[in-house]
Amino acid sequence: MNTKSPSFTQQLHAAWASQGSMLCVGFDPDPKRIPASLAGKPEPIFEFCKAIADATADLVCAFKPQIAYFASQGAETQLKKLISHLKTQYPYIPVILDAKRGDIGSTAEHYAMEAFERYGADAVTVNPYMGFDSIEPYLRYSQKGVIVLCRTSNPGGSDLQFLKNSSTGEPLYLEVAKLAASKWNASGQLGLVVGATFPEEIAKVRNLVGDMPLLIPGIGAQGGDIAATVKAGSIAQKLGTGMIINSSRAILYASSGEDFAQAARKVAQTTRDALNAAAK
Ligand SMILES: O=C(O)c1cc(=O)[nH]c(=O)n1[C@@H]1O[C@H](COP(=O)(O)O)[C@@H](O)[C@H]1O
Repeated sequence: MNTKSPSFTQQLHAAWASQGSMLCVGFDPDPKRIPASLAGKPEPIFEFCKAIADATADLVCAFKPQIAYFASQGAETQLKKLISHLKTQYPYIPVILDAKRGDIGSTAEHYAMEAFERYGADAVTVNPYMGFDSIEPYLRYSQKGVIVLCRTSNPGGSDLQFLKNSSTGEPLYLEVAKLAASKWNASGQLGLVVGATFPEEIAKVRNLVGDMPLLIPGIGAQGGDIAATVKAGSIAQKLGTGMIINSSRAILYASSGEDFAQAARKVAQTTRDALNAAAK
């Protein structure tokens, strides 16, 4: 645990300011969609993600590799190499490992070790379903960020997240937001995931959590409305901060040709500009 490095929250604030962007590029490298021009390379997943990272690094406030896309291919070494490349070349851009883990404390210790020590991520996504003792092991890494699922972007998220607490009448996702903003966040390391597909709920979460960082996936391939998302998640007096707005597939697969990285850059730039325009 390195206590001298800036915390995830400090890194994020610096990146929002210096990069002038709330865009996060997500790495979900589907082997079926990796451009043919990379076939035959010894590490095609790494090469694909690296090319897109290098083409978009000046446009983002964060990068978010999704661990399943690497693990399903036995490509953990390529994930490690990618994160190491990102941290070496772009140390000012925080890397969020999207793992959505959740387990009892003794196991969570190992998931935390995996995210922060094996891969060197700056933050990790976690599932809060098993409660605080499943999150606490991550918080022992005092400089790292822990981003808790709250109101996810998928339609099935409503199955459980909309269940009402019988004593408060509040839906579960708002109970998660309240816990995350109060009891669980003594160390200031937490953020929340809220989907761009549900701007009304983003606004409710923002009202409860003050200026806590929100990771917002769901623009791009999932069709979330950029203007509505930015309006709902903005912090009064601090426009252009507070949100890490992720797009993965719309950027990664902008072209399947040899120009894939330039095409990804174009979409990332348009998306960054649309986010900034909506924040004015
Ligand atoms: O935690 C996430 O990043 C996440 C939460 C959520 O509610 N919805 C969601 O789509 N994601 C992730 O965001 C990425 C999908 O981004 P798109 O390809 O832009 O739709 C995938 O890595 C998902 O796992």
